[in-house]
Amino acid sequence: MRNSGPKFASVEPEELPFDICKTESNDSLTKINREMIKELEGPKNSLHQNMHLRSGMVLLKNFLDHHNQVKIIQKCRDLGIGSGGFYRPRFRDGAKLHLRMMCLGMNWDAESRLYQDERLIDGAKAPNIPQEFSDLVDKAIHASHDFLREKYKNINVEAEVPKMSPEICIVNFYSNYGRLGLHQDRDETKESLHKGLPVVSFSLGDSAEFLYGTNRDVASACKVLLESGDVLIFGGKSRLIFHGVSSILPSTAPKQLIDEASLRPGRLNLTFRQYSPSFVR
Ligand SMILES: O=C(O)CCC(=O)C(=O)O
Ligand SMILES: [Fe+2]
Repeated sequence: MRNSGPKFASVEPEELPFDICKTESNDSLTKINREMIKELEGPKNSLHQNMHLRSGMVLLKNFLDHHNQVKIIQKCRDLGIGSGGFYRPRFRDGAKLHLRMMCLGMNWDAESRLYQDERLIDGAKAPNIPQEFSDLVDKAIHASHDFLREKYKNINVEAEVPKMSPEICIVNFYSNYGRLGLHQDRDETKESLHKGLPVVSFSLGDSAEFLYGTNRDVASACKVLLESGDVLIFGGKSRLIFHGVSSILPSTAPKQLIDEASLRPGRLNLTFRQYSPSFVR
């Protein structure tokens, strides 16, 4: 048996570390531009047209404010260039995913579809989920309950969207050409899936065309636009919904966000999940 090689599969060196932010420093012109953009954009549309897309699936429009979006990007940037940071995962057949990924809390491996403490490509441990991220997930679930209570008189909001304490966060960065095929998120424990503990998804940067449906058929899937600041929740009866990202819409990120957070062209997405129902934060 050959045993002299490295313990972990090799990683193409040019891919690590991957910085989701542009490295050029902001100059004073950027600050002037920021003021101009604020004037041109005018006050942000404060109408939150939240949507109940199907049972267990709620879209909270513009839930993450500008300040939170900047903080999330900066935090993901810092974690993403460190140990356990962004890399380009492969499927079992060797094909690479059209995105960069980093896991927080626990490592999810696209090849084995298992959660592990150390990731297979380099043995790195997953950085912890920042407390601020978990707090925002909590707020988003409460906001979905408020929205549903307002919309329907006698709804059992906890059955519709159960509460969840995130143990895992998969952070994806999509360039303009990024995409993700229709799939189910079903690698958490059976109990977690059975209870319908939701996946909570944050979108930042460029908008995405998001597909969802009851099977893997792209033609019959529903489409919804996910914009920067949107939070999508799918749990309860929609926990095992097929979903994916068919395209990224270039240059659609809020200018002020790009200016302040220096996010590269593309989209950052964070999906939070609870691995096991017995987990208590
Ligand atoms: O980018 C998205 O909106 C979805 C990401 C996703 O489905 C996943 O990471 O499992
Ligand atoms: Fe997913």
